[in-house]
This record gives sequence, C-alpha cells and structure tokens, in this order.
Amino acid sequence: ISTATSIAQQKFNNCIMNASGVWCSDEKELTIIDNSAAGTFVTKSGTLQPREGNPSPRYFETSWGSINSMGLPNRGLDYYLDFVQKLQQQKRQKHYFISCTGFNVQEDLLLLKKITDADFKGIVELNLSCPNVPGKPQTGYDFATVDMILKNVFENYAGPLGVKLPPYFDIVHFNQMAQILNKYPLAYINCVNSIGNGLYIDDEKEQVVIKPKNGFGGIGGDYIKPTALANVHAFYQRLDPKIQIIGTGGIKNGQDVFEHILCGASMVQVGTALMKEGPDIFERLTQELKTIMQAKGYSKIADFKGKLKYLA
Ligand SMILES: O=C(O)c1[nH]c(=O)[nH]c(=O)c1Cl
Repeated sequence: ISTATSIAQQKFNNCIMNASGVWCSDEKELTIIDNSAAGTFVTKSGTLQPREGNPSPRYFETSWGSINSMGLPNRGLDYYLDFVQKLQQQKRQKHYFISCTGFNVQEDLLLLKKITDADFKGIVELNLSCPNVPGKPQTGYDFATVDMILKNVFENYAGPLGVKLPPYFDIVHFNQMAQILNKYPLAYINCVNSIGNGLYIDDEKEQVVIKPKNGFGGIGGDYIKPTALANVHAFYQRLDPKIQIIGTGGIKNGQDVFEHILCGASMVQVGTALMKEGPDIFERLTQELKTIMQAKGYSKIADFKGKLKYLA
C-alpha cells in the first residue's frame, strides 16, 4: 500500500506534510520535519525582510483547534532559500516547498526573482491569505488583485508554483475564483488557510486569549474541516485537472486525510494537530491512512482521489 503522490511532476514518497507556519520557522524545525515521516516540508512564508511578527500571546490552543495572530514572523526569504538549497544539495532525490509572501505585487516579483536567481528546483507556494497583518487585507478575497498578481507572476516566474488560498464560503465565489485560476499554469492551489478573524473567549476571565487585534485571529483545527473539504472539492470540480489541489484544514487522523483525498486533494498539510502533537504525528497519520486504504481495498491514493460520491 502506497501513500506516495506527485505535484508538478515532482514525486513524494508520502502525501502528508506540514502546513506553512507550523514547525517550519527555522532550520532546526525544518530538519526535524525533513527527518520525520512527512513526505516533504514547506517553510514559513518568507518576506523580503525578516519580521518579528505580532506581540504575544499570539497563539492559543483549544480542545477543538487553535486561534493565531502570529503576524508573519519569519527569518526572511533569503534564510529559507539558503537553507533549502543547502539541503537540496545533500538530498537530490527529495523536493521541497518554499512559501513566500509580499505586501504588494512588486514585492511578490522581487521574492520570485530571488528564488529564480538561487536556481531553486523545488516548488514555490505564494501565500495569498495571511489574515493577521494589521491593516493588510487577505489578498485572496480581492479577485481582481489575485488576477493581476497571477498575470504578473506567470510573466516572470518559470518554475512550479502554487498559491495558498483563504477559505471561500459562497458558490459564486468558487465559480469566480476558478475562472481566474484556470487562466494560469498553476502547479496547484492549496485550500485552505485559517478561517480569518475568529474570536475565542476565556469565560472565567471574560477576556480574549490572544493579544493582537483585540483577540481576533485565524481559526484552525476541527472547527474548519467542513470548510476545508468543501473548498478542496469545489475547486476539484471546477479547475483544469492540470492544476492539482493540496488539502489543508482540520486534519488530525487518517480519516481526515482520507476525506481530503476523496474530495480531490493530491497532497495534504497538517497545521494545528502538528502544533499539538509534534512531528511524530506523520507516522501515525500515515499508518492510519494505510489501514483505511487496506480495509477499502485501495493500494494507492489514485484509486480513490476525487471519487466522492453524491446522492442520486
Ligand atoms: O499570522 C501568520 O503568520 C499567519 N497565520 C495564518 O493563520 N495564516 C497565514 O498565512 C499566516 Cl502568514
């Protein structure tokens, strides 16, 4: 039984990896994920300059998931690029994802030029959906800007590239976004980022639990699985099959991985549950998925990818 997959013709021996932002902020964390059962890793979204991010407390775990307003703390794109290139020299047969995000299209293009100049051979994840930089909108909700960015990106970047999208909640929005995405040679889209600007309250103290933005933050975990599955499947139904889908959101056991793949995901990413359990989770998720596949008579993920059935 194989849980292998491929994205943009790059092969991965496992379809399960980390979500950007979790266990991927420095070379220590990235090395641990690289040596875990994860098929590969994606870095924290790198910006042109290093960032401190928002004041703490900025992350809080609940029984059903998490709320975060990290504010894009990262070592800067150059740091991640240098680290991944060094690792790539040692592990030629493995491929890695680098996440990046600019605060406007000029910055996006500067980031991609750095990646081109470094002769990066992995896959780029352009983050269009950070909900936590005070005063900055989630690009993914501005359709005209997404269109303009993708036009500029694909006029300037030649390597495999995907985008990290926010969750959408309206069928018309799935239609409008799919129409834009289908115009471009995207390697994949990653659905979904956290559900932006949720609010979690400590009843005893009658107060919020994170400091930035009066407690408003991105929601992850069990809370968001139905939304994540819907976004994966809605785009699977609408996109050119050449554009693959990475499923992110609410994955904490093999069943959740199975559901994302059934909805059309070629790869899945784990955030909140990885934060709670640590990198050993990848071995557990892989075994649980294999057990489910075995019970159902599937030998590879292509046997059931996208094969969600409807009621007649
Ligand atoms: O606050 C963050 O750093 C953050 N937090 C998220 O939940 N998604 C993102 O894309 C980012 Cl960039």
